[in-house]
Formats: sequence, structure tokens, C-alpha cells
Amino acid sequence: MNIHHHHSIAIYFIPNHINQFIPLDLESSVGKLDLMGEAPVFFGDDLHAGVSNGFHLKLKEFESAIVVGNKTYAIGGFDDPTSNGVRFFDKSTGEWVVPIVLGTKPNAFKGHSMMLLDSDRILIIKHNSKSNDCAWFLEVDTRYVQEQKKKFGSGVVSWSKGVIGDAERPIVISGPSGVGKGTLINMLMKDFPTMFGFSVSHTTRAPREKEENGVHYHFTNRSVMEEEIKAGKFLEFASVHGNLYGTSIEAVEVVADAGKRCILDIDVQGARSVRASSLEAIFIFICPPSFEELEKRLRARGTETEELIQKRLNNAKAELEQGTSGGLFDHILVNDDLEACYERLKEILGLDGSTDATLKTTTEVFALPMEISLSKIDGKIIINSKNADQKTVLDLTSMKGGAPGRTRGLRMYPTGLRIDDDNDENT
Ligand SMILES: Nc1ncnc2c1ncn2[C@@H]1O[C@H](COP(=O)(O)OP(=O)(O)OP(=O)(O)O)[C@@H](O)[C@H]1O
Ligand SMILES: Nc1nc2c(ncn2[C@@H]2O[C@H](COP(=O)(O)O)[C@@H](O)[C@H]2O)c(=O)[nH]1
Repeated sequence: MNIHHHHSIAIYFIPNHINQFIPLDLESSVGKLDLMGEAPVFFGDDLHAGVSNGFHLKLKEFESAIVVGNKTYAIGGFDDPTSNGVRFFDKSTGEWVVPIVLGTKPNAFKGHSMMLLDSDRILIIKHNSKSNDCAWFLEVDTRYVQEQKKKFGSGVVSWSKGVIGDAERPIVISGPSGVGKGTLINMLMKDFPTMFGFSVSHTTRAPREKEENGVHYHFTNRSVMEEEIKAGKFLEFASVHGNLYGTSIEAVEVVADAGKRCILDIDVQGARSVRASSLEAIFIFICPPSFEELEKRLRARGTETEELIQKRLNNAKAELEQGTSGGLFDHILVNDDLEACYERLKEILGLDGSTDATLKTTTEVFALPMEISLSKIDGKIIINSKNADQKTVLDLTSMKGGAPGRTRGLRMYPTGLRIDDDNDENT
């Protein structure tokens, strides 16, 4: 993903000590900055309806502001229970807006530096943090946020944490009930425990014997789940065999945070929703060798009543039709002989015989300086220590994913290079 330079960016570093306040690149029309009282005050001309009224952006402690088009985002202040950590001043309406904030927000932090990337997301580097929790993105106009704006209205933003290192594309596995999805996934998780993580779905169905809450599913009830869907907590959801099932954004994030590749076991409707989202997964459909064999397996499993078996078999017909036509799935596997099907699955996932089962890209965790500023050179972000001659490179050129879920593929390493101070963007 390229990072372009935007001439209309204003970036402010607002440290704990107000008198170190450094405004930069004020080419935008938002006016001048000043310091007043406890917190910085941001003055600008309100050109709403052609009347220059003047407005004040009074920032709270640990909040800092960044201009994106005609909006000025104030970000931070996560300690304040009355704040959700993000608000923006919309210059076209002259009003403050508290947006719907999707994704998991960062834990409270005191001080950060920001930079606008591609005019659709803000990179936030937490001060005094560790490399595995320092880079966050507030998506303000990415494809995902644009989709959510259609549902919720214009005031929507989404957090996505930056994850260092390679994490492969998530895997969506679909297929009719009883075909063997769970069996194949369990084999994969057992053979490659550090490589894959299961996305634990929510469901309103009752737990089966041996099913554990939080492990196999998050068991919930319909009204709670419907509220959470309304609040935008789900990447996808569907009514399956008379119950509500869904993948929460958090379920996918938890796996990415563990540095693992996420596996989703979801139905065809869910796969379609994920395909339409920006998750960039690989889609695999599992077929039975015959309908009779599917029925046999479902009965042999013995987890459903006769009525439910009939319902699941009935739904299987449509699922098989949808799964095998229309190009929704990248791969279609027939689960006849289990071992043969498992081998094929491993092949698709690039797990040939030479793959080390315990292999995992481990990235060394290191501490960032207490106070930092950001600059950009050759498309790479430079994190400069304010008090020591220490520079760290944040390379976003292989950046993948984003909300909903984590932003993967970041690289971070210290550099001995001297970076000139006349870069085009600073904080
Ligand atoms: N290739 C196979 N040959 C014979 N039996 C199989 C094969 N694969 C799986 N099974 C068996 O079929 C039954 C159903 O498998 P499983 O529970 O993995 O299906 P599933 O697709 O996950 O179903 P659901 O969608 O209902 O969760 C299990 O008892 C399992 O042991
Ligand atoms: N759309 C979604 N479908 C899901 C999800 N979790 C599971 N499923 C699918 O439901 C059926 C039935 O599952 P069971 O555990 O009751 O047998 C199966 O096809 C699963 O793939 C989800 O989060 N979203």
C-alpha cells in the first residue's frame, strides 16, 4: 500500500507538557493554533454558509488533532469514561460529531503521534509503548468504513491494530452440516498449533455435550446478539438452521494478535458476507462424496434430533448448490477419504511435507522511546526519539488487511541512518 504525501495535512504532537506543543504543516485552511489555559485551543475560521464565525477546538488532556479533508479529528483521552476516544469537528456543518467507533480500541495511553495515510486512515504511534502494541490505525474512509457509513450514517470510524510480521490470509471454510469441516479444522489445529487460530463464533443455539463456552462458540441469546449486531460488533452473521450465528470482529482480532492465521468455520451466507468485506480471506468449500454419505455422517455424529437432522439435510441442498456454483469459493474439496482430503487442504494452504509444524514468525518485541515524533522518507515512517538519537523504521509497504480485524504485514526495525530533518511530514 502506498503512502502518499498530502499537502492539506496538519499534524500536531501534543505531549504531556503543553509548552512542547509542536504544530506543523498548516497549509490547510483550518487557521492558526494557540495555547490557552490547561489544554491547547485550536482556532479556525468557520466558513459555514460563508460566515466567518471562528470556532474553538479545545482539546482535552492527551487528545491531539489531525485534519482530514474538512474534518478535524481529536483522538485520545481514552481514560475519560465519558469519551470514546474519538470525535471530529466537521467544518462543513460547524459541529462536533462523536462517531460510532468500530473495532477494538487501544488501551488507555498517554501521548501519541499521528500521521495521515492515503487520506483514509490515520496512523497512531503510542508513546512509551512496545513494538507489538505501538502502531494503531484509525480508519476514517477506507472501503470497510465506507460500507459501514451506508449502514450507520456518516459518523463512523474503525480501529485496526497494526501487527508486525507476516500473517497469512485468513481461511474461510464452508460446507453443509456434517460434511467434516470441524474434523478437518481440528486436524489442522492439532498438527500446526502455533500457526492457526480458530475464530470462535457466537451462536444462539444450545451447547452440545462437550462444547465449551468461549472455545467452540460464544453461546449467547438472540436479544443480546441482535443488540451487538446493531452496535456493529460483527464481521458477518446469518440465520442458520433456525439459529443466529456470527463472527465478531474481536474473534478475528484475537487470532491475529496471537500472530496466528485465522480459520473461520461459517456457512455459505457468512462466506458471501466475508467475501464482500475487506478481510481478504481464502475461501474453501467442502463437499460430501454423496448426499447419502452426508446423511450417514450427520446421523452417526448423533448430536441432533431427527427433526434437526432433517432441517440440516434440507438446507444442505441449497448450500451445495450455492457452494459449487458462482465462483464464491476459491477451492472446492470433496471430503471422501478424510486423510486424502486433509492432504489436499494442506497443499492449498502451502503446508507441504517440509513445513515445520511449530514454525511461526516470531518478531522480537522492543520498547519504543518515551516521546517520539514521526517523519516519512522513501515511503517509510521514521519514529524519532525526542530525547535520544534513536530512530526506528516502520515499513508499511507490505501492509495488508485492516478493519475489520488487524492491519498485518508491518515491519519495524531500528536504523543507524541519519534522517534529515527537512522531511515533508513531521509530528
Ligand atoms: N471423510 C470422512 N469420512 C467419514 N466420516 C467423516 C469424514 N469426515 C468427517 N467425518 C465424520 O462426520 C461427522 C461430521 O463431521 P463434523 O462434525 O466435522 O462436520 P461439520 O461439517 O463440522 O458439521 P457442522 O457444520 O454441523 O458443524 C463426524 O462424526 C466426523 O467424525
Ligand atoms: N454465518 C456463520 N455461520 C456459522 C458461524 N459459526 C458456525 N456457522 C455455521 O453454522 C452451521 C452449523 O453449525 P453447528 O456448529 O451448529 O453444527 C455450520 O455450517 C457452520 O459452518 C458463524 O459465525 N457465522
